[in-house]
Amino acid sequence: MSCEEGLFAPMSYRYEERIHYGQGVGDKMTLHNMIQPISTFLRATDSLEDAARAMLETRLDVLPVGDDEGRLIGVFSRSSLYRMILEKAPAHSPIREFMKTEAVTTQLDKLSETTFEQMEQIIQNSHVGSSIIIDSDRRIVGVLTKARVVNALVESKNDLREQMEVMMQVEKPDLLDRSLDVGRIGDKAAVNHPYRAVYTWNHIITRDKAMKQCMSLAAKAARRLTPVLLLGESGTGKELFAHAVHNASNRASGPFITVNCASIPEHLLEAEFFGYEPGAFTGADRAGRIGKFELAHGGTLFLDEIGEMPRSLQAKLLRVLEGKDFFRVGGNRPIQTDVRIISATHAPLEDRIREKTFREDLYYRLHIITLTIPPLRQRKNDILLLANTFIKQLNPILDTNVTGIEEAVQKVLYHHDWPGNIRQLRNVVERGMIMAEQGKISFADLPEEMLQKATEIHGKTVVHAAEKMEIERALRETNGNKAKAARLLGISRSVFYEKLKKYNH
Ligand SMILES: Nc1ncnc2c1ncn2[C@@H]1O[C@H](COP(=O)(O)OP(=O)(O)OP(=O)(O)O)[C@@H](O)[C@H]1O
Repeated sequence: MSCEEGLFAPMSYRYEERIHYGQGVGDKMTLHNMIQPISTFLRATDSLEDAARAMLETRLDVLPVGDDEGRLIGVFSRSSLYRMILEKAPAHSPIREFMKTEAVTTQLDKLSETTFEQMEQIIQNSHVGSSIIIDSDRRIVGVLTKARVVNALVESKNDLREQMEVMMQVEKPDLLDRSLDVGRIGDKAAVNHPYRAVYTWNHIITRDKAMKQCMSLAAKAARRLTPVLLLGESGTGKELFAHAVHNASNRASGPFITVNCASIPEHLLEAEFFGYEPGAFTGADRAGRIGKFELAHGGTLFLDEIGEMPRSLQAKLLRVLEGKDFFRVGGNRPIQTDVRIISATHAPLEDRIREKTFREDLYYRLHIITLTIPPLRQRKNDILLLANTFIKQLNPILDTNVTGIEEAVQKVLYHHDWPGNIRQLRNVVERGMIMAEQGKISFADLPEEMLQKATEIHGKTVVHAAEKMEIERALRETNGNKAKAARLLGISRSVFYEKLKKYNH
C-alpha cells in the first residue's frame, strides 16, 4: 500500500497559539486534543453491515482498516459505503474490494511540530476530509477530521468575538474616560464617540409577519423615551433590535452603552452601573471611574440579560428609572442622568417574580413597551433567506466561493429546531462554507449532530437525498455523461439508469 504522509517543517506561528484564546483556562485547543480516538477499527473481512454500523456509531465519514496487529492497511469511506449500497452488495459481503488502500496519515509524535496550516493542507489533500493518526509502528491511534478542526475554529472565533465585545465595553478605561466628554444630545462631537450602535432596521433580515409587526412597533417606540423590554430566546436578535431602536431614535448620535448583567460579578455590578470615587474599595482604580449610567448620558443604556440582575441592585436601578439621582460608590454627590433604557432577557420574568428573584415594581417599570421576538422555528420562511444572506456576506470574509445550499440540505435546515436560533444558523452556515469552500453546501458540510438528528427524524428521506446527491454530483463531475457517471460511482449502467428514473432525472 502507499500511505502518503504530510510534511512536517516547523513554522513559527502555530495553530495552538493562534486559537487558544477561545478556550477556558487550562483547556488549550491543540491538534492533539482534536483527535477522535478509535477504539475499534475495521478489518478487510468485515461486512458492509459492520462498516455501516461503525460509521453510524463513530459518526465518521472515513474509517481506518487495520490488520490483526492494528496496523493501518487502508481506509473505508462513506463513498465506498454508497458504492456498495448502489451496487446492491449483500449486507454480509466483505469490504475488502471496496476499501481504499491509499490513505493520508500523520504520525502522532510529529503532530506537535505540525502547524494548523499544514494540517489543513494535509486534510485537504486527502479528498476524504481526514487524516488517520498512527504511531511510529503504523498502529492506528485515531482520526483527525476537517469537521473537528473547523468546529474548533468557528467556536473559538465566536468566543473571541464575545470576549472582544466585553473588552470593548468593560476593560478599556481610556475609552471610558474619553467618552466622558461626549455623548450629549446636540453635541456634534458625539458622533465620533467610541460607543455607537452599529445596527439599523436594514440589518434585520426577515420576511416573517410577526417579526415585521415587532419591527413596526419598535420603530414607533423608538421615537419616544419610553423604556423598551425585549423578550425572546437566546440568539433571536434582541441585541440587533436594541441597536436599531437606538439608531432610529432622536438620540442616535448619543452613546449606546451595553451592560451584560449576567457577565459581571455581583459585587462589581453597582460600580459598573454607577461608577466609584477614588479609593472607594480595595483594588479599585485610584482615579475612580464613572459608571455606565453617566457614560450613557444623552443616549441609550442597553441592559442585556436583565433577568440575571441581583435583587439588591434592582431597587437602585428602579430609583434611577423613576428619575431620582444616584451616587457613585463611595461618593456623596448626587448625580442625575438622562438615559433611555432598553432591556432584554431570555428569562421568563413572570416566573422570576413569583420566585421573588425579580422585583415586580421594576418589571412594570421596564415592561411599558414589550416586544417578543419569535424564535427561528416559528418563522421557518426566514431560515433559507437568512442562510443565503449569510453566504453572500461571508464569502468575501472567508475567502470562499460558495454558491448556495443543496436542496436536500435546505430541507434539513428547514426542519431543524434551531434552539440557538439565528446565532446557531449563522454558525452552521459559516462552518458549512469553510467545509465546502466552493459550490453548494452539501450533507458532508453539516455538523454531525445535525445530520444524526435529521436521520433520526426523517430517516429514509435523508438517505434518499444523500443517494440523489451522490448521483447528481457524479453527473456534474462528468458533464452529464451517464456512462462515465456510472463508472465514477463504480456501479453498472443499468443500476445507474434505475436510480436516475427513481430521482426523475
Ligand atoms: N433578523 C436577523 N437578521 C440578520 N442577522 C440576525 C438577525 N437576528 C439575529 N441576527 C444575528 O444573530 C446573532 C445573534 O443575535 P443577537 O446577539 O442580537 O441575539 P440575542 O437575542 O441578543 O442573543 P442573546 O440573548 O444570547 O444575547 C448576531 O450575529 C446577529 O447579528
